[in-house]
Parts: sequence; C-alpha cells; structure tokens
Amino acid sequence: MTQHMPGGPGALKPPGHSPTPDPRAGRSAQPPAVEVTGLVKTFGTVRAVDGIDLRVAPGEVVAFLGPNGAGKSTTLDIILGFSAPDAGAARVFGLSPDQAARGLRTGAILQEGGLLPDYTVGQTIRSVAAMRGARHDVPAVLELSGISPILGRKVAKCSGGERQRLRLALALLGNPDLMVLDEPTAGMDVTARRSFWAAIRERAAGSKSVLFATHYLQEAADFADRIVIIHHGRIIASGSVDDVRALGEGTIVTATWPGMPGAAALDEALAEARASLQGVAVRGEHIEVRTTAPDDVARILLTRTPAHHLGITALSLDDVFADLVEEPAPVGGSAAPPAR
Ligand SMILES: Nc1ncnc2c1ncn2[C@@H]1O[C@H](COP(=O)(O)OP(=O)(O)OP(=O)(O)O)[C@@H](O)[C@H]1O
Repeated sequence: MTQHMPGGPGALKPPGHSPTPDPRAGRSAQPPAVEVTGLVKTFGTVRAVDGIDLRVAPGEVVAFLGPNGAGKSTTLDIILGFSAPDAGAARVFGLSPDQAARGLRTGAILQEGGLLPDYTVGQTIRSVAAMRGARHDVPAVLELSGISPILGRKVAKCSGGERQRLRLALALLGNPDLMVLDEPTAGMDVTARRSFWAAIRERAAGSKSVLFATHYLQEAADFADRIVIIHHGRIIASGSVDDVRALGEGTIVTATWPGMPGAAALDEALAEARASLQGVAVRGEHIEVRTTAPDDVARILLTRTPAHHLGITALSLDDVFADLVEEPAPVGGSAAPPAR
C-alpha cells in the first residue's frame, strides 16, 4: 500500500542569517531545507534506500518513522554528507550536503559515536564551539540544553540520557538552520524527552527546519508538522498525523463481558457482522473488536450479549503504523487471531 499526502509545513520565517530576508517572499522563494530525489543506497546485496524523494520546507518539522532497518539512518547520513548515494541526489538549502555542513547550516544528533570519553562535558562543548566558530553561542546552548550541572563530568561517566543531552547541546551550537536528529531521545526518560523537545522548539520556533528519526510514534505525533513513514527503503506514507491516521481502516469497539466464556462465544455472537470484522481480542472479561461497522457491533453486543461498558475509539497511530508496515496488527496488542 503506497499513500502520499500533501504535507502540512509549519509557519515560514526566513532563516536567521539570510542576508536580506524579504518579508513578502513565500516559501517558494527559498530553496527547500532538504530536497532529496531518487535516492538509492545499497550495501552489498542490501538495498537500504530504494528511491526516496523527500522535501523539507524551511521551518518545517518532519518525523521519519519506520521499523528497524527501514533506511532512516542511511538517508539521514546522506543528507548530512557522511555518505554518498549510489543514485539520486540530496541538496540542503540548495547546496550539497558537504557545503551545507561546512557552512554550519546543519546540526546533527547521530545515534552513536562522536563523543570523546576522556573529555568532560564542558571541554566537549567548548572544543566543538571553537571548531564551529560558535563560542558566543555557548551560554545560550547551556541554558537551553540544561546541561550546566554536569559540565565537569567526564563523558565516560555520563548516563545514556546525559549523553543525548550533550549531543543536543552540540547540535544546537551555532544555531543551524536545519537540525537532523537520528533517534535523539533514545534512552531518555519521559521528563528528559519533554525538556529535550522544549529546547528544540525554543530554538526552532518556526524558523528552523528539523528532520528527526524516531521509534516513538507519540513523539512524532506531538512534535512534527509532518510524518514520513519509510519501509524497505521506500516512503510508503507522508502527511499530517491526521492524514496518516486516516489511512487506517476500521474502528475499535471495546466492552466488558462478565463471565466471558471464550473467543468462540464472541465469534458466534458477532456472526452477523463477520464481514466487517478485522480482528478480535479477548483478555479475561475485556473484549476488543476492530471493525468497519462499529454501530452494528455495538448494537449486537449490547442487545444480544451480557457485554456492557461499551467504548468506541478511533484507531491509534500504532495500529495504522503496524498496518502500513505489514506487521500483524492485533487489536489492542493481544495475540488473538483475527476473527475472519
Ligand atoms: N554500513 C553498512 N553496511 C552494511 N549494511 C548497512 C550499513 N548501514 C546500514 N546497513 C543496512 O541497511 C539497512 C538500512 O539500515 P538503516 O540503519 O538505514 O535503518 P534504520 O531505519 O535507521 O534502522 P533502525 O531503526 O534500526 O536504526 C539495514 O538492513 C542495515 O543493516
């Protein structure tokens, strides 16, 4: 299933160091923050990226979602100039990825590496700031990243979440126009994740572009203007959270069935609505039915079975994501087989 939908980019403001920003200029007047066309990258027999076209507008925040091995990091590495594609091209603000990186227009958080274990956090920040010509930005970045309390700590002694915070500080240095973040909050607890995104938001504030890969669907829903789903090296869906959610077919009906005798009883009760059923799950007395005819299922449950406490909810983003990447989509996470 391949679905593409128009994106919903955030408000456009000219990048901070545009020489003569023209307030009348529309988004089309500037080159896209990212423009990737026909990108292909293979590793031996693995086609990691298989023809990706992607555009990120100035000021747009885009989440890259996909299962393990989908090709997210490979694509981001090409956009950052760390590796070259076998076919296709990537441009960043109209420049080659290398030129954009050298001109300090991009900042990045990568999944691994890049930190020297014997340096302290403070030494790391100061030396990268010096390399990027961004010493003036250090106080603001310290404040934004909330890393001041651990400036004297050796990187080797930092927890996973603290290292991610340090990577955030490094990515922010020099106030780049595009931040490319590869699973930036992996290993962070919920509070740290929230303050991480608060810092990115404060820096980005509608004028910077952010392209981030994540496995947290809620994070994508909360922070991105647009979600791009990649699978087997191809984009299979792109749009706002609502656009992506709308790709899912069906509705979830939940209820409590006192003394539930087993899935066969539910199957039998719903025989009349069988054609509409996409999955059923029974956990103790709790039942969940995924269906394209929620009203019929609700009526049957309430009038012909002991079921009560009925609820009808839309599919979650997780359900839709699971459908799109063709993994089994058990209703409500149960391993019960579909009722069809
Ligand atoms: N340097 C490499 N050498 C060989 N194969 C590679 C290399 N880099 C990536 N791959 C393969 O390319 C495919 C895509 O990998 P990639 O890291 O881009 O996926 P991903 O979507 O970022 O996955 P994850 O969510 O697990 O980080 C995988 O099959 C991976 O094993």
